[in-house]
Amino acid sequence: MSYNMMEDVERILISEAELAQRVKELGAQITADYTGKEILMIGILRGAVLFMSDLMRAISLPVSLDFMAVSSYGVSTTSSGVVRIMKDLDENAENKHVLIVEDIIDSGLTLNYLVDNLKSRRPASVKICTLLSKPDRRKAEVQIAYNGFTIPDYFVVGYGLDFAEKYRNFPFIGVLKPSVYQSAKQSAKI
Ligand SMILES: O=P(O)(O)OC[C@H]1O[C@H](OP(=O)(O)OP(=O)(O)O)[C@H](O)[C@@H]1O
Ligand SMILES: Nc1nc2[nH]cnc2c(=O)[nH]1
Ligand SMILES: [Mg+2]
Repeated sequence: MSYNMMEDVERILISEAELAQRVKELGAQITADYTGKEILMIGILRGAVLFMSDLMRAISLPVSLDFMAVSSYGVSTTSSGVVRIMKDLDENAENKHVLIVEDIIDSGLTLNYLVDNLKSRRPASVKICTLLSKPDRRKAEVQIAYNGFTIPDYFVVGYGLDFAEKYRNFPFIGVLKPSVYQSAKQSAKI
């Protein structure tokens, strides 16, 4: 069966080349800011995985990895506001320079909760690096140290971001066709 990646996508918002360029810039900035330090990158599953794997290769410092998973949107496209830890860190964050890596900050509810949670573990520092930020949607304040792209209030997919678990493997960030939403909404009612 052939797979046409563009079938469900209205348009490409950020191309593969633009993503690669911006990831390089972020990596260089992080390398400069953390010179002489080791970084504990904490990826928020699952959306951040693609961005994190590219970002770490753009950083020329010792980097270790850990992951957290929090309760998700499910098949809905809006946040419930309730954050639950589904998978906690495997390593101790105490005295570490923690860099939280996210694919997108939307309402800010996920990271607002996670930053407070991680700060309580006495790390040496905590900063956020997100690929995308949608400031128009913010409900909770989040301080972002590194932001790849500020985008308008579109529901985007690709490069880790899903809609009902699909489209994460697209190498670009795209805007979904409204018809895809509508048919998903209808089948959810049945
Ligand atoms: O700023 P917020 O409104 O809290 O939303 C952002 C969060 O929502 C998405 O994850 P999701 O819960 O959909 O899970 P996923 O990463 O597994 O796709 C995204 O990856 C962020 O983690
Ligand atoms: N895939 C996806 N997940 C999100 N979670 C919050 N905003 C978004 C978005 O625009 N796309
Ligand atoms: Mg996520």
